[in-house]
Amino acid sequence: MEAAAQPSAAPIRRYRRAELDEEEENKSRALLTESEDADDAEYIPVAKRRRLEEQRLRKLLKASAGNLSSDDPGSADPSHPTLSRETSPMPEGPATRNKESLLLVAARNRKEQPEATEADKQLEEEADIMKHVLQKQALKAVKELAQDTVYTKSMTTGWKPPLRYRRMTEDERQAVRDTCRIVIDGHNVPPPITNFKDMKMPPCILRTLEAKGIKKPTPIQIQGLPVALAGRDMIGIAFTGSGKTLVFCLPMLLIALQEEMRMPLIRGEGPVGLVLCPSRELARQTHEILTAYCGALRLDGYPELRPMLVMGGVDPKLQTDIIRQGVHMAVCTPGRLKDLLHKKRMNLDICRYLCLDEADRMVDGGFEEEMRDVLSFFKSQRQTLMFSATMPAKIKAFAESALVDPIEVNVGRAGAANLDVIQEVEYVKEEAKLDYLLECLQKTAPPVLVFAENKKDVDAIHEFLLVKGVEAVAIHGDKEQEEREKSIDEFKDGTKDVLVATDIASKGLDFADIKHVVNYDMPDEIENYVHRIGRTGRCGKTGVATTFINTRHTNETILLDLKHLLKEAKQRVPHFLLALDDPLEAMEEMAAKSGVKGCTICGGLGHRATQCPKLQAENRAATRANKDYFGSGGFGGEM
Ligand SMILES: Nc1ncnc2c1ncn2[C@@H]1O[C@H](COP(=O)(O)OP(=O)(O)OP(=O)(O)O)[C@@H](O)[C@H]1O
Repeated sequence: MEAAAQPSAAPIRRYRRAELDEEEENKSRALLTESEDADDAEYIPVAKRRRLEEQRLRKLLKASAGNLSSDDPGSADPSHPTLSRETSPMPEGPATRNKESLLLVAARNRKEQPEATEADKQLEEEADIMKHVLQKQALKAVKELAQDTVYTKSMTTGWKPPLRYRRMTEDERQAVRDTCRIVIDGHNVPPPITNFKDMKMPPCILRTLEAKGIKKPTPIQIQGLPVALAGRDMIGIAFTGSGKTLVFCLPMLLIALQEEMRMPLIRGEGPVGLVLCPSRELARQTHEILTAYCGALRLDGYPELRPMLVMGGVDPKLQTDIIRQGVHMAVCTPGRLKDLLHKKRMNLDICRYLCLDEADRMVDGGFEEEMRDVLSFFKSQRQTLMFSATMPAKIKAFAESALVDPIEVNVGRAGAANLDVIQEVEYVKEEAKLDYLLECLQKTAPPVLVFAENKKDVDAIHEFLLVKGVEAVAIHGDKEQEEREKSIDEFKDGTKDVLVATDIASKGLDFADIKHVVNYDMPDEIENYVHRIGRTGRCGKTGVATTFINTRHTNETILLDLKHLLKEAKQRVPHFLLALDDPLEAMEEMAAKSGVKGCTICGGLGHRATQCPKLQAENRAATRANKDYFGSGGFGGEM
């Protein structure tokens, strides 16, 4: 090959050599003329020199524009030796390029680069937003931060899956996960276990589960329980009502039991396990569940385990009295816990298990600083679990900074609606809402939950229903704790048929067998809608959710989110949502380019992060409160 190429290459090289020699000669002649003329050169004034230079550049630019505008090199100004490839047999080399002005180079580069599309520009903007949102401090204890302690190994509990599960091949494990639609992310993930008995639960726990109608684990429990029992840090994401509470409560009970059997707690000691909740109602509910299982263990001859409820609205003295006896588990809202820790009425010296329930609400709701403060009281490594029905990127990044080699267990898209809920969306005029609500209450048997955005509306609806003879109660953040508890108890035990509430009741509260959720208005964020309707259709039962929409009063972005959520859940989409101007094509292009569908901040499917209503609301609140630009707005006193 090389031999054949040689003869043809030689003449070209010879030709170029001749060309170069001629050019060198010309150059040196020009140089000579310049130096010869230099002594008696005529003086040219600066202004004239500038004009001449300008003319020369113009000529150059014109020629290059002609050259650049055509792919055909012959179309360029043939009179210009450097720009016409036809007239110059010289290849384009450094010598030629040196003669080009920077302007020319820039113009050529611009031309060569593909034009950035609108989608590219928006993706760039999104990346910028995410960079700011994710610029959060790591969720670590102060001591860990101060000593730069980095835990790299997970905690060990001594729990092992039965041998036949350990012997399962990775393909067999994956087949179980695929059947249950479980998606995992992490190293050395324990095998999924499809019954409670094989999870080595004490018989009395199994009996209590059965008595509550809990016979087989749900998908999040099938994978989540082995992960938590093995001591691994975990991010649990599953739709509302899928049984997340047991995934963190049962392992905590077993850890507390193990600790008590090894060395009983003495006065003032504990807790061993801690659960943080974003609302008092949720904390109370989790505490009740723990109390029931502790009672079952005690009846079966196991040592007494003491769970404690730490939240605002409860006499702190009562709480300190319980702490004095020694506490095994504490279920807390962040504010009150922080208070007790600072007053040294409680400590986390032996705490080794931490669960952040409804973690998104906690970080979003403005409790990030409280959480960080609470973490500074941990004295040693802990097992950390985070649970949520929605998990936007911000929370995921936050979790990754706090967890050691975590395993993410995902059942369904984070932020997707529960498929057991029949979603009905109706256009209702503002003035017709109360009457229509009355009509809606006939749709199903009680109990019915009615949600409204603000406290004034909750009071008005409650009053209206009482006048109409409906057995209704109401809760919102301005009501006394005692009144809130009484209302929830009456609704739970069936004395009252309807509970009217702000979003306070939408997050994590488990009311048995709610038949119907009515959204008197559309919440400002799609995540809240998902949480609200998730109060029905729990654990395999079917429920109905009716949402009143008034397009004039609802932000279009949230309507688009709703439209896409309904489509995803294969629900009927009303014509007024179908008629919305939907930038679908641009969205699809961006989803294809970034690999992310919808908004990375709130999980809405109808918009991108650049139009996120949640982020916009947070930023407005932050501006008002003069807070960190990307901080959050707080719970508005709902705690
Ligand atoms: N394996 C199971 N089988 C049947 N029912 C179950 C099972 N696990 C939990 N439940 C019941 O399902 C209901 C919902 O469970 P839970 O409150 O834990 O859901 P969740 O996922 O935490 O929901 P949310 O996100 O709304 O807080 C509870 O009444 C619980 O007792």
